[in-house]
This record gives sequence, C-alpha cells and structure tokens, in this order.
Amino acid sequence: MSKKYILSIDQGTTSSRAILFDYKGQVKGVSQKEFSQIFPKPSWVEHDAEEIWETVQYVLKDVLEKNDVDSNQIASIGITNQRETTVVWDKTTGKPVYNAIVWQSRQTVDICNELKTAGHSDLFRRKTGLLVDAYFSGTKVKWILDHVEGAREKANAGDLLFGTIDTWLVWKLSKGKKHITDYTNASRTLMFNIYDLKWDQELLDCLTVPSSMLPEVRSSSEYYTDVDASILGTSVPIAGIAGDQQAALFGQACFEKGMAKNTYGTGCFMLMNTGEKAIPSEHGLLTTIAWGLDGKVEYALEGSVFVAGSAIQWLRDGLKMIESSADSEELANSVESTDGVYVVPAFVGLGTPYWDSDARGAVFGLTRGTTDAHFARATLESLAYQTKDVLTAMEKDAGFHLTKLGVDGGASANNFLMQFQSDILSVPVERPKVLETTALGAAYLAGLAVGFWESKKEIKENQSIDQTYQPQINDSESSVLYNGWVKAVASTRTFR
Ligand SMILES: Nc1ncnc2c1ncn2[C@@H]1O[C@H](COP(=O)(O)OP(=O)(O)O)[C@@H](O)[C@H]1O
Ligand SMILES: O=P(O)(O)OC[C@H](O)CO
Repeated sequence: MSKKYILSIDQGTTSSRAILFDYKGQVKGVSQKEFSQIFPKPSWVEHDAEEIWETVQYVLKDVLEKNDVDSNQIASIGITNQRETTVVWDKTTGKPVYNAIVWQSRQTVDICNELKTAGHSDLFRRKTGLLVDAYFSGTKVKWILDHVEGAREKANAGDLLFGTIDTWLVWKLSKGKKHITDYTNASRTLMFNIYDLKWDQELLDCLTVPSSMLPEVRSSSEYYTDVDASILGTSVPIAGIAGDQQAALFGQACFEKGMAKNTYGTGCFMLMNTGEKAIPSEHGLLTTIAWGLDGKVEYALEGSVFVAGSAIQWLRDGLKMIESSADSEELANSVESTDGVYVVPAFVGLGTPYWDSDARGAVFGLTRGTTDAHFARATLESLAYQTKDVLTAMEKDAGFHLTKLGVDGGASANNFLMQFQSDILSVPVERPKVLETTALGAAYLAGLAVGFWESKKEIKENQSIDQTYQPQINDSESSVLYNGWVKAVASTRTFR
C-alpha cells in the first residue's frame, strides 16, 4: 500500500490533536480531545501525564478510523508539543511521580528567586538564551525532586527520567525504548547550552538535577524509532519532533532570516527566524533554537505571552459570558469600542517583555455603562496589545520593521481580533488557509526525514493565504489606544 499521508501529533496545552496531511500539506482529517486542567493552588497549573497519553492514543486511532486510513498508509509521524511542561517518571514502572507541571504554572517562583539571589541570572541567560523564570522546565524538575517524597533519592540512584511532553510521548509510543528529545524542546529547559548544543553541568549543578534523568538530544527531523506495532496495528516511524512554536514557524515556511509568525493559542508566541546566528536579546526576548535540520541548528528570537486564548476560555468557563470561544467575536462586534475598558489578563504574571511573576490580572475603565460586550471586546483586544508589546521589543532587537505578520493558532480564526491586530500594529496580518500550521510544521519535519517531501522549496510551494487584514485606522488613533494599554499594564504592575 502506498504511503499517502504524514500523521502529526499536536499535543497542546488544552487539547491533543492528531492530524493527517497529504503531500500538498492539506488536512485530510483531524481528531481532537480536550483534557483536564488542574489548578491545585492559585497560579499553579498541572496536567495528568497519563491522561495526556490516553488522549493522544485516542486521537491517533480516531483520526485513522474516521477517515478510513490504514496505518500502513502513513509514511511517518511528527510530534509537536506544548513546550517546557515537565514530566518526571519512574524508569521501571513508567509511572509519573507527580502531575506534569505546565509551562504556565508559577509554583517555582521561590526557586527562581533563590537562583537570582545567588547571582546565577547572567549564567543562565548567557548559556540558555532564556531567563530565570518559572516558565521553563529546569526549576520545575527541581521542584518535583524537592517536594515529592523519595524522588530525590530515586533520581540520584538513576531511577527517574525527565521529559518534556515530546519525550514522554516518544517513551510511551515506543513502549519505553527511547528516551529522547529534540534541540527545540531542549532549548526550553534552562539546562541546555544553546551554543555548545549540550546539557550543561554547571546549570544542572545550580538546579541540583542529576544528568542521568535527561534525554538524549536529537535533531528535529530524522528517524528516531517506531511506534510500537501494538498501538496502531503496524509499526510507523517517528521522524519529526519540535516544540509547538518552532513547529509553527516551520509550518508557516519562515525559513529565511527575518521571517516571523505569531501563534494565538492558550498563550501567544511570536518567533522570528535569525538564521544560523543566535541573537542575544536586550529587550526581554528569548533566544531559542528554531530547529536542528540538515546537520545544523538555526535560531530564533521569541516573545512569549502567557495568557491569550486562555483569557477567552476564562470568559467562557469562568465568567460564563459566552458559550464558545468563537462567540467572543460576535459579542465584541456588537459594540463600537470598549468605551475605555482595558483588561490586563496577567493571571500568571506577565511574560515578554516584562517578566513579572508577581503581576496579577486587572480591569480598568469600568463605568455603569460597561456591558459584557465591552468586557469581551477588551479581553480580545488584550491579545493584540500584548502582541504589540512583543513586536516592539523584537523590532528593537532585530533592528528593522516587520512588513507583515503571519498568524495562526486557534484564536487567529477570530476576524475581529485579526483586524484589531492589524490596526494596532499598523502592518498587514496574513492568515494562511491551513490554520493548523503547528501540526503542519511537525508533519513537514517528519516528511522531510523520510523523503515524503524532498526539500524546503517543495514545502514553500504548498503555502496559501486565506485572508490578509490591512490596517483600517491611522497611526495616531492606534497610538491613543495603545497608550491606554501601556498605562493599564503599568498600573497593574504597581498593584501588589
Ligand atoms: N474564534 C475564537 N476566538 C477567540 N479565541 C479562540 C477562538 N477559537 C479558539 N480560541 C482560543 O484558542 C485557544 C485554543 O487554540 P489552540 O491553538 O488549540 O491552543 P493550544 O494549542 O494552546 O491548546 C483556546 O484558548 C481558545 O479559547
Ligand atoms: O499549547 P500552546 O499552543 O499554547 O503552546 C504552549 C507553548 O509551547 C508554551 O511555551
């Protein structure tokens, strides 16, 4: 039977997806399953790693069954994942010793403060391109070893393994045969030197993490192992791995230096390809690995916003203002403006460019006339304002202006948001036809490794644009609106 498809696993913060892509990069079928968000304390976010694995198995089988595709028709599997989220499990039993600590979780703020007080900030920044922040995996591993009874002893004896979600899934899919990750995921851990391309003993010592827990680091596109035949009926090669934001950069075909994309998912992540040169940021951005491919590594600058689509979920689930996230568009469009209302969704602090762990959400400008529509509109607008904060920092670091912004991710389906984004940035916003660029990027990486696609040039030809949003307000109107946001953020940060 001929190999017609590449199968992508997109393990995101709120759901797991399996997507079948054909040679043209078109979606042949999708299966998606949400899983539980666990909030043990305010600003802590955890997942059950076993539940994640169950949802991944479910969507893999479901997408094949629903679309009448046999696993024999799959040329290879690509994995892309929510990054930084940390799983520690027992090597022998395969059982996690604690919930997965999610990238958004703030439970390691105290550990970060200790590292900063001990004077380690520069060391981490210099070697990893990141910042000492609870966002990244390193302090999460340390937290688990410090807080789970017996964990440190077991880790020291070599009995525990660490992995980001990609590592956990490959371990499960290969029935414990492979403990690996790729450069992009390793570059988000605070333990990996992005210049030497090795786990860094000095950083591990600061974090008190034994090196025996760490996975082998591989490129983002190569044959790693097979999915065990018992899972899908035949053994299918796994041949692509990348963190979801890097995969989206690849899926948007941002192969050249200076090309950037912004993904609106649970959080919002803007990445710019900087080629074979890593650019250290002076404006609060992260320097990170874009991918390891064809025997070399390329780098990116990244701005990370912690709360974006999850603010819309909060309107839906917390405030019960809307029934579905998509309803936010109609509600926002039912009013002409927010009437001066600003929502700063700093539920878990603020990421780029503020890196303020202690900030918490705030609402400004309420009047007796404020309605749910103003509130929903202001919440959607906050995604665009946060993106403007990031783009401003990125342009300063890169030293040039972007001429257009490629977008993707769940919330990029929102036309109100995309138009407002273009208005606030004063640049065109381009949305591709295939919004699943994260999964597509992982598919491309997996397909290149097995010859399904021959080259990046072939991939580029698959790209097509759904809609371009042009700025509809002038620069001074846009500045007035943005200045209100700048004041709102400043006030949020002084409230403690
Ligand atoms: N039409 C929409 N308008 C606004 N937000 C949306 C819309 N559709 C989805 N979202 C938001 O996008 C997020 C889901 O996007 P997705 O890319 O699947 O995220 P993730 O990969 O982080 O799980 C959710 O937080 C949801 O609230
Ligand atoms: O699950 P997403 O798409 O919001 O992505 C999460 C990021 O990878 C966190 O760094």
